[in-house]
Amino acid sequence: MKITKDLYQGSLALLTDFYQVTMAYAYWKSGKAEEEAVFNLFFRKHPFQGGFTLAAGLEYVIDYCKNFKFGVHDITYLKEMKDKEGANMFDPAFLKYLSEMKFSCDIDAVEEGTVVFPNAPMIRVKGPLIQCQLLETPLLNIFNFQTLIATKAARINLAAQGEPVLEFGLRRAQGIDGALAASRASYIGGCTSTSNVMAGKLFGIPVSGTHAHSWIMSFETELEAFEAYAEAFPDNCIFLVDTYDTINGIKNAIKVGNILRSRGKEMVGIRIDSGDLAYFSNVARQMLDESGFPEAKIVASNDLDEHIITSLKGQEASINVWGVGTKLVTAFDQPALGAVYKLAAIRIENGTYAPKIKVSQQSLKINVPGYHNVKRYYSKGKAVADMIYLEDQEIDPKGIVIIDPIDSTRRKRIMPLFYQEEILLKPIFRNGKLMYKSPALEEIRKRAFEQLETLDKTHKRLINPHLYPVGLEENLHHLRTDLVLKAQKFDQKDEK
Ligand SMILES: Nc1ncnc2c1ncn2[C@@H]1O[C@H](COP(=O)(O)OP(=O)(O)OP(=O)(O)O)[C@@H](O)[C@H]1O
Ligand SMILES: O=P(O)(O)OC[C@H]1O[C@H](OP(=O)(O)OP(=O)(O)O)[C@H](O)[C@@H]1O
Ligand SMILES: O=C(O)c1cccnc1
Ligand SMILES: [Mg+2]
Repeated sequence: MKITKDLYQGSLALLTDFYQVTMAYAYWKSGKAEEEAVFNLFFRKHPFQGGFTLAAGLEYVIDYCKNFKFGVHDITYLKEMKDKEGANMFDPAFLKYLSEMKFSCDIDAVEEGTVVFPNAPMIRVKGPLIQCQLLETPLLNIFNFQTLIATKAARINLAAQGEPVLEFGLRRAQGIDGALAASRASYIGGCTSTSNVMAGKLFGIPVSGTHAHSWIMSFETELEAFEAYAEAFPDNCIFLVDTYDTINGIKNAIKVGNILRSRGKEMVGIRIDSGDLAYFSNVARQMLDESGFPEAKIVASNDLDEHIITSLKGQEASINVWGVGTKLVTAFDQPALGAVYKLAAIRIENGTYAPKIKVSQQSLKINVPGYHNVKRYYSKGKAVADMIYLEDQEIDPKGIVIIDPIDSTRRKRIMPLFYQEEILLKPIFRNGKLMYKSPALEEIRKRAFEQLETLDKTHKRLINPHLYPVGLEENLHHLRTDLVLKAQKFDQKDEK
């Protein structure tokens, strides 16, 4: 996969916040650049007030890291940067160091299409401090958006209860790249197709569509427009019936459906894009059935989202296919996921990792320190809990306690012996070398579907979902608590 080569002059190394570059320079200057660090990427709260999040974006991350190199144009740009006094911002020796820098990190990550929960890392980056730091912004940019949209798509598809959801978002998406990434993430989240032809070409997503009101309006009558469309696409006719009068539109669709049938063809269905979608879909269903078109599909569109779809289902609307654009690809009710990327450990002389903590007044914002991983326990195919644990920690198969990272009184006892387990962070890069073969998009979509199946329906409720247990393994909990207390004592001494 290539991300637009021409616009970015073959390099995305500067797709980062300026402070990452200034920190990189300062790390280099203070001799810390090559110290080994561990960073984790995670989020603190599910989007859309939901009970699950669906990870997406790893393939972009892999592409970004594989091509991570400061190109000639990048170095020239940095070389010309001046400080307030007009002096060069960066030492030429640093720029030479940057131009020779090769991506050499270890990356472990959850696979795309994995259901994920707050506070557990989705990506772990271990490597030279300077590289880990430079990766913060692009990794967040990629993962935050694609994970957000995959999650929104999953919610919309859950609401559609297995009926096809066509993604129609391109015209309202956040720019060109946003649109492409959104189409990909929507497909992972369960959408059946995209209207974005370029996403079809680049990612192999099925493309599909109907026609617009302009097609109808370009003819003298709606009937002529339907007839002409049927001439052009006798096997793929979905007639948009609401340009002038929806009931009359349905009658015209039936007329052309009969013409098609006399030629041995079948109309696929109709689309309704305005008005009361429950009422008109039910009227349309009855008219189509009574006219001998019980198989004709009814597509609905118009500012749909998971809540309107749920409401329409509750009203027993006769809708078979859902066209969803704006509210899906813009993640309308929550435009950002808010995942963060935090330093968790620094390797020290004896080869072990010194855990790092960021203390905060809000316990929600205190990170999980150390070099850790995540294990998911399954019972009879259902996910029961996620445990965050230190990599070198032995786990007693007979019984462990996991402790909620925000509220330590919330605990869960687990007997690993009785469960199947999956380590969620999979090796992606080792010393900069790619170890992982990205699955085909189709496989990722399948994984997303299967992962959602492992989740109890109470966690998938659109509002007020039941909380899925994610906890720290006991020793990690104690390590974290000790670090927080130590850091606070240190603060108190300072104040005196
Ligand atoms: N039966 C229904 N129950 C709940 N929501 C509905 C129902 N029918 C339509 N909606 C939703 O209500 C909103 C109606 O949008 P709007 O007020 O723009 O009306 P409209 O019929 O689309 O008007 P226009 O003719 O300008 O397109 C849309 O989000 C649509 O999905
Ligand atoms: O509503 P969305 O979920 O974004 O789905 C895509 C919308 O785009 C098209 O019309 P457009 O919105 O361009 O014009 P219209 O609202 O006048 O139909 C289509 O008819 C849908 O209504
Ligand atoms: O194919 C369609 O019906 C379509 C495509 C994009 C936006 N709205 C509708
Ligand atoms: Mg619209």
